[in-house]
Amino acid sequence: MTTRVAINGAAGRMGRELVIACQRNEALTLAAAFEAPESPALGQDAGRLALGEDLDVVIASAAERDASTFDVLVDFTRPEPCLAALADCVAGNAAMVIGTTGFDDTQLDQLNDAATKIPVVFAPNFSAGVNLTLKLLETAAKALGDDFDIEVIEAHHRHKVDAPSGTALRIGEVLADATGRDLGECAVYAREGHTGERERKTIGFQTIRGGDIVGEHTVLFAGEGERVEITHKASSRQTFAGGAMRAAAWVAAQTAGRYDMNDVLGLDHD
Ligand SMILES: NC(=O)C1=CN([C@@H]2O[C@H](COP(=O)(O)OP(=O)(O)OC[C@H]3O[C@@H](n4cnc5c(N)ncnc54)[C@H](OP(=O)(O)O)[C@@H]3O)[C@@H](O)[C@H]2O)C=CC1
Ligand SMILES: O=C(O)C1=N[C@H](C(=O)O)C[C@H](O)C1
Repeated sequence: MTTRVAINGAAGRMGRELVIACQRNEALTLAAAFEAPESPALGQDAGRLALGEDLDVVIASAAERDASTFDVLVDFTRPEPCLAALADCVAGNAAMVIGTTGFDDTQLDQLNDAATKIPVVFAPNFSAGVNLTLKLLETAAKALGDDFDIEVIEAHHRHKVDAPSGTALRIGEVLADATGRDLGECAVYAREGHTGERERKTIGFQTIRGGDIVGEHTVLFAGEGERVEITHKASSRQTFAGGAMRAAAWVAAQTAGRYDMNDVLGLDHD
């Protein structure tokens, strides 16, 4: 039996890629697709929009969602509609895969609370490459230590609404943990004017927005006389969508809890 998947935000940039990735995954069946109550995509076939062929799944309003019609809801939208979907999933006992970024602390508390009731995979980046890169960064940060200044540089398309990216923030957390720092205290998100010399042990973030850049992250470890750069570049949103569908197939068999891509990929958490 296949896992019944619903996609929230099915007409969005990621939503359409998720429809394609769901079709490609033999363990999954697309059971439902949702969009904002005012979306012009309501009533359209999700397959026609994403693939140019009907899948007999009509995009419905998120306000009319019935969580008994699916096993897992995949959400790449915005924090507010994602939390509304989470409440529906808790009420209907469905699992969730969340790729949405840009949550504030209060919203993250709500997400964590819901994850005590249903299984939730929450990751700012579903590509296998980024999750491997996080491991490489941890090793590099531990090996290079405090003699190297750390800067995180991320670049995304002109439509992205949150900054720094969720991935850059996760990278920052990994680097801070690896070097025994608190990201809340050592992060520097902007520099302008007479900034003074760079404070040691800070982690800087630089954001680039432009054109159709899918998603690029570089960590620069700058020392005296040498520097190390570790970069991941996504060139297709299918890399995120395929990973999210792998997570959907995995999470359907889990008990309540908050999981990430390390759990899905079977990578260690240390
Ligand atoms: N974790 C990962 O691997 C990745 C995460 N992301 C994240 O995914 C999110 C979406 O990105 P992207 O696809 O580029 O953004 P888009 O704006 O293209 O897509 C978001 C979709 O959600 C829809 N939406 C808005 N409100 C609701 C609602 N109430 N119910 C259902 N759907 C709604 C939007 O509709 P409308 O346009 O009509 O408002 C839109 O179609 C972002 O947070 C981004 O950072 C992106 C790529 C990879
Ligand atoms: O908005 C995007 O496009 C992306 N968002 C994610 C993030 O904020 O990290 C992941 C990916 O880089 C694309």
